[in-house]
Amino acid sequence: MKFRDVLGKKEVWPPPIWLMRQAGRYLPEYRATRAKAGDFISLCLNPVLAEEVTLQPIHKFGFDAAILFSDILILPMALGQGLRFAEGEGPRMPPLEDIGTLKPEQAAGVYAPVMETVSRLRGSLPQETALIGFAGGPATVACYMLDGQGGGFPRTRRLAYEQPDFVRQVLKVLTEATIEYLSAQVKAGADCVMLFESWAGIFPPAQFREFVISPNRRICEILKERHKGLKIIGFPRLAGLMLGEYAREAGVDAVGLDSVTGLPEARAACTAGTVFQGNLDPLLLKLGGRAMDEAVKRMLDEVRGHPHILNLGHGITPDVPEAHVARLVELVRQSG
Ligand SMILES: Cc1c2[nH]c(c1CCC(=O)O)Cc1[nH]c(c(CCC(=O)O)c1C)Cc1[nH]c(c(CCC(=O)O)c1C)Cc1[nH]c(c(C)c1CCC(=O)O)C2
Repeated sequence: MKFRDVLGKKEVWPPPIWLMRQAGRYLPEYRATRAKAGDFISLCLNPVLAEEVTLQPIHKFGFDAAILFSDILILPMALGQGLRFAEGEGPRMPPLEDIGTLKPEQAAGVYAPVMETVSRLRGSLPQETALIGFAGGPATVACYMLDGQGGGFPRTRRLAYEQPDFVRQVLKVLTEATIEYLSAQVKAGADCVMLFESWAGIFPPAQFREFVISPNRRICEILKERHKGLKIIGFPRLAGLMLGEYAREAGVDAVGLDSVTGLPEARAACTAGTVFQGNLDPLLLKLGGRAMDEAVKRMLDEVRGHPHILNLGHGITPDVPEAHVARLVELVRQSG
């Protein structure tokens, strides 16, 4: 499988491509299935409909990888923290006050439907299409749990300085729960897994080391012990100058890059041979036209000769025209 080869540091041309949030609101068929499900969380916990939306972008665009349709906040919900998605506002949870309210022993029962989605998908996907399982990185999930919503995470930032032991306890519970959650996905049929540390970039270096790199490393170590040959992609978004240390120390096989990190600069910061994933600016996919064509060609020139997985630097936005996605895939596949 092309995708696995790249994760094993082999250069493959044209490079495999998939897009973060490839199943989503820019697709009319996604909106139709979501309406059938009722709401977003019900969609995540409905194996038949979650399988359906995972496959939609594969059938339409022929991506090299499918990503399980779920959300990083399903895990804290399974641990017992209330979760709702306010229409047009994003996720909301009651900010976590007491670690004793979390119920790790109940989580597997709540996320069981997600595992059913994974096993259905491995049965229905073409052999050559990789199935990516995923979880939020513990630091990123803790941000939502502690603040209860996105938007800068001011409470998390304050607690990290004033009550670091509380933050450490939350991260410990999350790290162990994430290991079990991802391990269950691999057993159910995921070919590789990705850790979304989307808010890694809010932590200064000492906290980045302790709250991002260490938990990521523990997750990678235990998962790789349990599942020989498992490949793991880490996405430490906006890591800045901590990127090299993350790539060396976190134990991941490939590093997802955001759009403000240049590929030549990333290469200079990391050990030779580091596999990257990314990092077209999602705005270019919305704009299309010459701006997108030129940027994609530049990116292809930059990745030629290196093991690389083509992707965006962050998720597709709902306002992206489908024709631009088709054009992107065409540019990559024609780059022989
Ligand atoms: C921070 C984060 C979340 N979820 C996720 C992250 C990390 C990546 C990132 O930074 O984007 C990850 C995620 N969310 C979703 C997936 C599914 C797989 C895929 O990429 O196609 C994945 C991998 C579906 C989703 N997750 C969400 C949607 C939109 C929900 C809808 O249909 O209304 C989808 C398709 C909702 C969501 N979920 C989350 C937020 C902040 C929001 C609201 C923002 C928005 O509405 O776009 C939390």
